[in-house]
Amino acid sequence: MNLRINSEYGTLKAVLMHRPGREIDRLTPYNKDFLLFEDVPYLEALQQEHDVFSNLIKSSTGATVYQLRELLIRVLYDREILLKLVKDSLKRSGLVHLAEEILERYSTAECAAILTSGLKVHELRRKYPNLDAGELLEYAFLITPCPNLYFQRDPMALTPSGIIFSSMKMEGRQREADLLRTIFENHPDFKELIHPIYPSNGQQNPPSIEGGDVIVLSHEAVAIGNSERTDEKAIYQVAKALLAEGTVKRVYEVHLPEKRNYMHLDTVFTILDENLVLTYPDAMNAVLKTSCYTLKEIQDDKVHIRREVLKESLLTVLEREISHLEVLATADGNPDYSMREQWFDGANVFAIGPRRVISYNRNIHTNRALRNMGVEVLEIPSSELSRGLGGPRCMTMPLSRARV
Ligand SMILES: NC(=O)NCCC[C@H](N)C(=O)O
Repeated sequence: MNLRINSEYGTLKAVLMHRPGREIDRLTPYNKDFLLFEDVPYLEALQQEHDVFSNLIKSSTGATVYQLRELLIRVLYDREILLKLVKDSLKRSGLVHLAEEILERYSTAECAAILTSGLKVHELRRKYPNLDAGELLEYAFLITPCPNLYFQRDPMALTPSGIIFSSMKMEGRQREADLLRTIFENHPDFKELIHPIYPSNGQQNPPSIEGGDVIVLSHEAVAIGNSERTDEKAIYQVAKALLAEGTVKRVYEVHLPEKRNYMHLDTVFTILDENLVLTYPDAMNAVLKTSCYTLKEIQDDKVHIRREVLKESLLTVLEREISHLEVLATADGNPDYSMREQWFDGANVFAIGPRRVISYNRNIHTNRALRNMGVEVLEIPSSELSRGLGGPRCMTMPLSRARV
């Protein structure tokens, strides 16, 4: 495994996922908007759906499925790492000084659970009766939960040249990227393999970018959504790093309308094979501005890149990069269902191999259209998983795929 990905559809060999846990039970009608959920899911059912998904990946591909929880616990045995993460997670409540108290009272596995599912004042008080939580009410969070952690696609991204550690835009998700970065920089299975390309060394508060906006179009081209979540400045820096490395020759910046259901580039299209793309047609037409970055020169170790603004639709860009492109629309473009199914991530299927995908069972018109195109569609239940507004691609972080 070299932690580089050169396609979206090479047969899957290893993937990182997160089985949702108690963090989901922290959602209420009052905090769900801050935590970016459409509704308040039923945890047990959501876990069952997620188990079907991860088991299907194993049985259909034989791929290794890494679970975030296990990787996290492994790195947290280093007390310094644990202390830093707990301190950082207390910054929002302004009670960083409680970090040592927490470490004294909870085991490493319990600390891992706190880091993912948060900690309330009254919970810590049970172990620490003299707790002074300042202004915070008993049911307030000292540490906010990470209910979006099952969307493993977003806290990082793998490219043909190396790894991007996300800098997440929304406050409700920012801690996720810290957890992932800590794991990959410290876990013995990964730390020697990573080649970070973003953020640059020591960069404080890097501009935001999220993994769902990064799509590998081919060995030579990467598309990055300029979206609600990913800033132009981050795309520029990533483009520079990718182009300097040499493998990638073109980086496209795709300007997405800032709409909830277009939140990341992978909510509007996914690649299923060397020439087959599944898209939400409305978004293809709504994207009329793309830019293409290429390498100008490297002089005295300084990388200079060129940006060409293309007045082209996303479709034209895809046609340019993918020869003999076939485009399939969600619900086959049926206006009665296309928008409905895209809302539940119809375009966000997970390719486990060329023309083999995992898709939500609720997107019946899209699944039928895929099968009519000769795509093997494996379905997973989706009543609860979809309440977080992310689909099968969003829930997976492929770490290794067969080269195509
Ligand atoms: N790549 C993706 O589109 N991920 C879905 C993320 C959903 C999550 N509730 C969010 O709003 O960030």
